Amino acid sequence: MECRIRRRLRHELSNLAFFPSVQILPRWRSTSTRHFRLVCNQQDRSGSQDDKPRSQPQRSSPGNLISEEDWLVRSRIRRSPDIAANTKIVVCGGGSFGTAMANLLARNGYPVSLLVRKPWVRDEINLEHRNPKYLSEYLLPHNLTATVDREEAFRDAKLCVHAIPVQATREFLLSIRDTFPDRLPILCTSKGLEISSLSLMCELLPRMLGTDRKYAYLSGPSFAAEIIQGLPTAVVVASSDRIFANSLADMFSSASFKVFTSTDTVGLEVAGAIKNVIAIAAGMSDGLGLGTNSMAALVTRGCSEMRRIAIAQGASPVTLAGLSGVGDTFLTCFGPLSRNRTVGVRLGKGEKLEDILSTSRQIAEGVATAKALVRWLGDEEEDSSIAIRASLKYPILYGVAAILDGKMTPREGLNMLLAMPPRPED
Ligand SMILES: NC(=O)C1=CN([C@@H]2O[C@H](COP(=O)(O)OP(=O)(O)OC[C@H]3O[C@@H](n4cnc5c(N)ncnc54)[C@H](O)[C@@H]3O)[C@@H](O)[C@H]2O)C=CC1
Ligand SMILES: O=C(CO)COP(=O)(O)O
Repeated sequence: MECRIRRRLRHELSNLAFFPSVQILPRWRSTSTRHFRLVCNQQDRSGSQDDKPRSQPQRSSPGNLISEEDWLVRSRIRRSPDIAANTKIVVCGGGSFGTAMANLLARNGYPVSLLVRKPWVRDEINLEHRNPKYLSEYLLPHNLTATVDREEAFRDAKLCVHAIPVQATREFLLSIRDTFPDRLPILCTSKGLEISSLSLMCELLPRMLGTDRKYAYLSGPSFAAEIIQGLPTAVVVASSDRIFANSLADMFSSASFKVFTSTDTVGLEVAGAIKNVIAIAAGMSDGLGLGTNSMAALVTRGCSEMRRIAIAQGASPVTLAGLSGVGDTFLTCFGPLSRNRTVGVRLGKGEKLEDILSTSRQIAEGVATAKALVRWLGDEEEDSSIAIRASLKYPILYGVAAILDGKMTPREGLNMLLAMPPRPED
């Protein structure tokens, strides 16, 4: 046995010449001959020290647990470097998530055009290879370029990644509708309900851009700031077209980014919208200093409200129990990087919503989605009896909306939950 391990170690050491900063760590227990795992820094993949954050203290980045080469052999991803290099992708939205997705795809070998609004942002990305407004401490690869010119962005593109906040999507699509190429497939990463039409993105996009193209939706626990560091992340891509979802999984997958597929677009989208509202509630609980019992109860009951709404819309329970359901809810409720959770914490500490929003540079989709959700489920102005029944069925979601509307304080919202009569757990 020991001989086999030594032989294996010698073999792995001989590989080191090809992977300059690869270390070999003993593996805890494993099957067959895999007694060691390769630990490869993010820098190894691009072969450059340039990826290190320049302007800030370097963040710790464990990088990939498996080398790109080893991963490609094991993962059965078929991605030809030549084909990738000729497959242009346009990413709409140069915020945190658009930047993280553009970086991921460019590192996977695809030429990426990032469509941004400000010429100075474009120039900084093209000259300095960093986005000055979002995730600015990370250098971006050279095959990622930015443009403000829509025609240039879409020219020869084979896929459009949509990373514009939900409430800005309609305005954006109206402005580009004439230049948007026929049949260009779209992968949407935005999560929420549009207030004006009470639509999910899987309803809004086909309505605005037509049904004669492929659509897919990406969701799951995935903070942009962790993706760009190469920290292991798993998401779901849902599309009614399985082959499209599979090809997107091949395109986006990397040694640190794992993509599962699904056909349940509604489940993925409803959960992605509602988890942001639950995260605001979870943040409020922390802001009020209510402790972990309260937090666990709130998140669990929030998931129950999410499950009941999603299943009524035709979602699969598998989706709700998966990465884009409870997975993303846990991340957003417990993860300190969440913008929605942060809004909740600040509300719980007594700040006013207007002050919170005016001092945040990034979008917290749950704020608008909470308002849209109560109108979607039953609006008091339209039918008060439906609204009362819905608010009893979904007290957390209605409570968050009422707090955001200034109709009650976080403390009063908590008292309202505690005063609800006993009922069977559902
Ligand atoms: N940041 C994250 O970790 C994640 C974000 N998402 C989702 O991705 C979507 C985008 O979020 P972020 O990139 O984080 O937001 P962000 O606040 O970081 O950036 C928003 C971007 O959208 C652009 N934008 C806003 N209005 C626009 C308009 N009318 N036309 C063109 N561009 C416009 C802004 O210039 C900015 O570049 C959201 O729906 C969010 O829920 C999903 C997963 C993770
Ligand atoms: O959706 C997200 C991660 O999956 C990001 O959540 P926040 O918008 O709350 O930061």
